[in-house]
Amino acid sequence: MIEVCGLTKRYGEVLAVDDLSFGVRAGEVTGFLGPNGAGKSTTLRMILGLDAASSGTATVQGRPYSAQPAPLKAVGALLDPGSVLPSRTAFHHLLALAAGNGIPRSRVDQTLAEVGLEKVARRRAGTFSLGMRQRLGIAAALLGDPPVLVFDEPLNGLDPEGIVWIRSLMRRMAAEGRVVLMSSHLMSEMELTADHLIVVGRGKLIADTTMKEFIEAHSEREVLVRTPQAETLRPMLTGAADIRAEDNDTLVVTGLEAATIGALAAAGAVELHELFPRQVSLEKAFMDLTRDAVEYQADKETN
Ligand SMILES: Nc1ncnc2c1ncn2[C@@H]1O[C@H](COP(=O)(O)OP(=O)(O)OP(=O)(O)O)[C@@H](O)[C@H]1O
Repeated sequence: MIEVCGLTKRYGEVLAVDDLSFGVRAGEVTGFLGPNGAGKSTTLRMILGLDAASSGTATVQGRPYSAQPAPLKAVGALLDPGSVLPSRTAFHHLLALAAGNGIPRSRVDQTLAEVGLEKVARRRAGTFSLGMRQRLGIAAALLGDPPVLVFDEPLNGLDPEGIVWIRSLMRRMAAEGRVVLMSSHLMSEMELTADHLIVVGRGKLIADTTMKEFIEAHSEREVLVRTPQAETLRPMLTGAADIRAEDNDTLVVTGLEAATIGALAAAGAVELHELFPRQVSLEKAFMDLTRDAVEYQADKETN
């Protein structure tokens, strides 16, 4: 498991990570979310021993990354897919990593096949597309068959087929009992992949919850009502939590079931053309939850 305790990182005036504490369990995909500048990458870099914490601790399987006897066998990480020597072939990039970490050569071919790069294994990484470099970075993370995987924005640069592939890879890695932590700032992508969520804003913990609880707590149902008599219907909808007009003939109603709206309209002889219940997207819920953090960043950057 990954344990972060009171983790803090200060860059001069900027408090990038502010007394952050959370745990990441094995056997599930944990999404690490937050708006731009929330401190996600800084936190991951501290977990991976690439940045020193100003205070607090981050441990992987009970010890700091720097104390891992064989780091690539303990933690597989994807941080910056650009960090491959462009003149090296994919095969030689992985071979060098394997040789330096006591990993058998056979794992190189296995991981190349696993990420779908076996056909381009002898091509220089400098000729790779962003999506191919991303796959090579993931191959490097899987090379040591580690029980813990940490991915920073793994979906960046991937085409729709690549995105589906990475989702199923993450799910499979978690099902095998590994710790899987992945960051993103896109709730819509996370919704399809993660079981658990850690949400940060301005370096602080905003939420640490299961995806199921997050959906239940933050997604609202609303009903879209299309009628040529919108203004007649509006005062009849007693009990609605909110009614807003989307255009002249459309109302969006929260707090009333579609059937209730239909019954109220029928009782008032109001003609309905459409009655459509819909779920407010988690993307919107996430944006509402982190709005203060985003505004703080925007204000700060314009100062
Ligand atoms: N090396 C650095 N020197 C100074 N400030 C830094 C440094 N690295 C990060 N920061 C600042 O720390 C804060 C957190 O940045 P970080 O990159 O961790 O956020 P993030 O959540 O990963 O954002 P994004 O989604 O944009 O990648 C930001 O205000 C950033 O400008």
